[in-house]
Amino acid sequence: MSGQPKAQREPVAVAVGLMLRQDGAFLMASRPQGKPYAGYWEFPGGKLEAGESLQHALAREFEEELGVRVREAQFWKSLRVDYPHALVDLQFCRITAWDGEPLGLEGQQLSWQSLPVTVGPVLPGALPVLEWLAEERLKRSEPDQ
Ligand SMILES: Nc1nc2c([nH]c(=O)n2[C@@H]2O[C@H](COP(=O)(O)OP(=O)(O)OP(=O)(O)O)[C@@H](O)[C@H]2O)c(=O)[nH]1
Repeated sequence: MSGQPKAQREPVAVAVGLMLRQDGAFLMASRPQGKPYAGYWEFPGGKLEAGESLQHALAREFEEELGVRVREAQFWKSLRVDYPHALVDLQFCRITAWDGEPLGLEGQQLSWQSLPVTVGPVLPGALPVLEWLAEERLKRSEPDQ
């Protein structure tokens, strides 16, 4: 294993975006070759640079990876995941308005998905998002008290 010993690792903040279409579909991407977990499916995003805000990192990653300009994004939930290669603090945002059609500019595959997803394998740090989306869908379908 490379990198720092597990006990001494500082968490790395990661901005992750769920592009949500009006029909409920959300965008998933495959991790490009050469990265840990290459070929696994995740939500687009990447690490914050030193001193960078979450909103800025999200906008930068979406421009770089997808050629999309984020117009409206709201922080949703965070999740810490302890991988052998890194300790990450994932900051998930919901993206509800953007300019442009997403393109796989880093060689990644893209797919608009709905539940249950038909792509796989899904990255361990992206799986809880599918559960959160399923919980939300359940809440919406329950009648008001
Ligand atoms: N983008 C993204 N990363 C995730 C998700 N879930 C999850 O555990 N991660 C982890 O968060 C980290 C993101 O790093 P990355 O390698 O994609 O970021 P980056 O584009 O800045 O990479 P770079 O270091 O090659 O420039 C990885 O350790 C990845 O495994 C997810 O849903 N989306």
